[in-house]
Amino acid sequence: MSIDSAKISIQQVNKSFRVRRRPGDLKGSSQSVKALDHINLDVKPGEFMVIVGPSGCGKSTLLDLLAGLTTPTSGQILLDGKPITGPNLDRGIVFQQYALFPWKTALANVEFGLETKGVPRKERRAIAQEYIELVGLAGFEHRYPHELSGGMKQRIAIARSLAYDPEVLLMDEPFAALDAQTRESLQSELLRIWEATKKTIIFITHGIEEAVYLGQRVAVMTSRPGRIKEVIEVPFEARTSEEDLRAHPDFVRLRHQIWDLLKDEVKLAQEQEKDRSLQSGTGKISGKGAATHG
Ligand SMILES: Nc1ncnc2c1ncn2[C@@H]1O[C@H](COP(=O)(O)OP(=O)(O)OP(=O)(O)O)[C@@H](O)[C@H]1O
Repeated sequence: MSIDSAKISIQQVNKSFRVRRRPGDLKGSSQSVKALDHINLDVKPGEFMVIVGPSGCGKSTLLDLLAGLTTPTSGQILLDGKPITGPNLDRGIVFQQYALFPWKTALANVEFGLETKGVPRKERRAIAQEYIELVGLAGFEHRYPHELSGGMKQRIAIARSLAYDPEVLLMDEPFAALDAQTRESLQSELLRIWEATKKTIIFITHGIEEAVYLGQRVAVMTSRPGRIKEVIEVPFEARTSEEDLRAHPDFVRLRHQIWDLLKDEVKLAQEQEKDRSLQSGTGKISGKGAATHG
C-alpha cells in the first residue's frame, strides 16, 4: 500500500522510556527501556486492524502514540499523510476500564465529546440518543454508570467515542474485563457498528480468538522491545452473517497460525517479567494474561 492511500501510517517508530534502576534510586541512576522497536504499519481507510502481542510488548504504548498522548522517540505516525502531534477529536479512544463520568447519566456521558466540540444542546441530545440506540441501549439513557452492567458501560464508552464522529477508533483491550458471553456479544455488536459506520478501527487485544474474529488483518507483535513480527490477512467476507464463524476450518487454522507466531514471544515475555520482578526485589509476577489462545 502506498503511504498516500493509508489512513494511518506508522513509520519507523521507536519508543524508549527512562526508568529508575531500582525503586527508590536517586535521580540520575536511570536506564533507558526500549518499548517499541522500528514499528512500521499502514492501516487502510475503513480497515479493522487488530494488534495482538504478549504482555508488556508495547501495545498500549503504541496506542498512546496513535492517540497523541505521547510522542515517538524517533520515527513518525501520519494520519491522512499528516504527522500526529497530539490528541484530537479525529481519533476516539476506548479503554479497558470504561472511563465514564460516574456523576453523569449514560446520555450525558455520550454527549460529553459533543459538548467539547461545541455542538448545540438540542443537536447534542439527538446525536447522543442516536448512538445510544446504535449500541443497543435505548431505554437506559438516564441511568448512571453504577446502575449499568460492565457490558453496558462499555457500550456507553463506545457510543461516547463514536458520537463525536472520529475518523479512527482506537480500542485498548476494551472487552478484557468482561465475562466471556458479554465479550462475545459485544464483539459481534462492534462488527455490526463498524459495518454501519465505516470507521477505521485499531483494536488491541491479548486474545487470539478475538483477533481472528474481529480483524481484517492481525498484526502480531514480538515480546519487548515490540516489533511487528508478521501481519496476517483474515479473509472472511461477511463475519456478522456467518452462522458459527469460530468453528470454520479457516478460523481454526488462522488461530493456530497466530498462536504459532506468538507462543515463543509469550515465553520470552514471561521470562522478562520474572527477571524484572526479581530485580525489583518484589518477587511478584503479574497474573495478567500474556496472550490467550482462546
Ligand atoms: N510511562 C512509562 N514509563 C516507563 N516504562 C513504561 C511506561 N509505559 C510503558 N512502559 C514499559 O514499556 C513496556 C511496554 O508497556 P505497554 O504497557 O505498552 O505493554 P502492553 O503490551 O500494553 O502490556 P499489557 O498487555 O500487559 O498491557 C513495558 O516494559 C512497560 O513497563
